[in-house]
Amino acid sequence: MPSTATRCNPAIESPVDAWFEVVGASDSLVQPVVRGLGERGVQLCSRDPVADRPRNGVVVFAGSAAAAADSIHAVADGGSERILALAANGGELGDDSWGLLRAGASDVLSWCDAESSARQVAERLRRWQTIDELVECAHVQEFLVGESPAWRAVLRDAVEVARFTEAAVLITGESGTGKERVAQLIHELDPRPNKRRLVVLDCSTVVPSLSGSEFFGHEKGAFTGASAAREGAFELAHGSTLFLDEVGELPAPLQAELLRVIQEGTFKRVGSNTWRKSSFRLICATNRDLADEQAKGAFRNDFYYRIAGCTLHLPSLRERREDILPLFHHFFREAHPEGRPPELEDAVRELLVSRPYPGNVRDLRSLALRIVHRYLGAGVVSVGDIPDCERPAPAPQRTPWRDGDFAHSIRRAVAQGATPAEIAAAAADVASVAARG
Ligand SMILES: Nc1ncnc2c1ncn2[C@@H]1O[C@H](COP(=O)(O)OP(=O)(O)OP(=O)(O)O)[C@@H](O)[C@H]1O
Repeated sequence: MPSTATRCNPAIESPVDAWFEVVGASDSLVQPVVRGLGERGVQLCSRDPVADRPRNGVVVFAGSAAAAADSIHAVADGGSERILALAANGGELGDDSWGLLRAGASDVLSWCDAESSARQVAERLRRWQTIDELVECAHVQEFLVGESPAWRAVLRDAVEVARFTEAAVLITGESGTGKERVAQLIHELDPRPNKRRLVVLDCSTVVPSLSGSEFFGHEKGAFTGASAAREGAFELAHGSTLFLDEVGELPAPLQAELLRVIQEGTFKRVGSNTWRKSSFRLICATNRDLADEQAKGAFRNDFYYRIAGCTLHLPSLRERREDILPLFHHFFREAHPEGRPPELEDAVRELLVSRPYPGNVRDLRSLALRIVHRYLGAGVVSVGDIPDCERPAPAPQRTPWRDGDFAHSIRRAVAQGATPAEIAAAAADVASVAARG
């Protein structure tokens, strides 16, 4: 996979735009911070007019944090993506920080002095801007499609952890939600120089008797069949990223064997007494509920804390139905790169959006490809392009009404000794069936 460095490289010192609001703090206090931000390339505007404001902003407050929380709440409801709350001199943070976060602040900072407050705010805003630029860049948009707030939030977290940390990442989510794809993106955006390829190991396929060799490699002659020395996954991932897929399938004794290499980066090949060192970023993925597995004793706590430096939970497709049509168009384009994506008939759109997707994005992709195969390449995509097994079941057939049914029903009621009132009721029943056709 090509490196994103050439296609997705936000200008490091591009100006940062943010809106700015002051709640109860004096001008004389705030002005030096505003000047300090300007010197660091931060362009501030007031948060009006609402439609034009940048998506990131700062609320500086003194006095009550509750007043700041009200203001933050209003702005967050107006669609601002991230808001930094800065408690100026005289502002109370303490336990009120939780209130600010609950109101919609993404982060809270306490005032130090004008100089260091300006530096901290500028750094935070610059980081957010870099994350936004990466999330918006054409490569990321094309690689991980989705516009829903739930998806954008997880994508921003993935970009942040990739670009600004070396943390081990645990990605959870149902099957087919895009865990491996997110792992690839984290690897691509990792700024380490001269990275090698992402090394992928599917833990569900590791045979316990060969696990030592798979993870740590072996020396020639270490066991029957070891005709040559071989590098294991941790060694191959030196200077790069190791992706352990289906990590929830690793038996507890194997988890224990990996504790040292994950913590210290040191290991021995099978058949060798020499310690080797590997420097790698670890990304693990699972569709299991590891908290549940820990409670049952199937997953080791010490292993969990080593692999979960940062956790990303990918939402299922049913939690982000807004993404179904953009994903469908994306898969259609992948299959038909030369043509314009066609219009969808309303009934097709409704089917796509309302259908359950137990296999999540993988399921949607496979449906899109089956539709592409039926589509003749011109006009709208119609219900005729939907594969048979996806079409709604036909309604049960009604028995057609025949002349003579009415007389037959009345004769039968008379023969059974029905009263005149019962005969009238039977006649009314038969008439209503006939009217429905
Ligand atoms: N946001 C996305 N944009 C484009 N393609 C996606 C997206 N998410 C998933 N896909 C595609 O869906 C399929 C499944 O994705 P992936 O293998 O990453 O899922 P997974 O969560 O790792 O699945 P599993 O748990 O079964 O291993 C792949 O073909 C992938 O390319």
